[in-house]
Amino acid sequence: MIKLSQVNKRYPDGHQALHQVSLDIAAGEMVFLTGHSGAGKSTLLKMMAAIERPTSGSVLVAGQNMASLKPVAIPFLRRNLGLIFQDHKLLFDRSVFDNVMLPLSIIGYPPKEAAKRVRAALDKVGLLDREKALPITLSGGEQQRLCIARAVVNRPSILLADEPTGHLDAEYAEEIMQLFKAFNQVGSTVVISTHDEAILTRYGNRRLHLDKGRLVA
Ligand SMILES: Nc1ncnc2c1ncn2[C@@H]1O[C@H](COP(=O)(O)OP(=O)(O)OP(=O)(O)O)[C@@H](O)[C@H]1O
Repeated sequence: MIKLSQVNKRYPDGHQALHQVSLDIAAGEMVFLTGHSGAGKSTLLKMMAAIERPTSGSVLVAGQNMASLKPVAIPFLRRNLGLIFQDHKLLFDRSVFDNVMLPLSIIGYPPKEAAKRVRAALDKVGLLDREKALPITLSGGEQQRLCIARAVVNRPSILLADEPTGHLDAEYAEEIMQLFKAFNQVGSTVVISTHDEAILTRYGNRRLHLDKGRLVA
């Protein structure tokens, strides 16, 4: 489902964030991405989401090569991707409900059914009672949960999450992990970067470990 071959990423300032990374993630797999701060975890996830392009090498996601994907094709690709990144990119002038509705509105989902799905997603992340709130009035952890609801609402086949439990207390972190696991159990491919040893120990999934931009396990 996700296959990287000899991927190098050098940022415009000359910093080489990834060195010759090759990996294969099967459809329906759930894997963890680990490594020290600055190891290249976010960069790797951004390659998979076509947010950043590799300097060389190929990044195949659901059969499409991210390295040569035309900009016009990106919105279509993203329909199959649930993205949970640190810069939430929430719409701060829209309600919690509207933020989660957006991915469904874009694909023209019937409004009544969409509203049901939005509320189910908000319920799963514990934000149902905040549906009318503006994101600015939410705490950091609540904004993170909102971002997760928005990412899962259209049931994407691939979920990419960068430190999704970073700002959450243990109880919510566990609930979010259960949500990802449930997603994975119905067939989604899930890639999660994390530093959280408790989660890594509890969930025995395969780990991809980066060290200074190189994949070492
Ligand atoms: N846009 C950019 N321009 C230049 N260098 C960058 C850019 N983004 C990231 N880097 C650098 O690339 C390296 C890898 O960064 P990245 O954010 O991928 O690491 P990370 O493993 O996700 O770290 P953390 O756990 O702290 O989030 C770091 O040295 C970082 O400073």
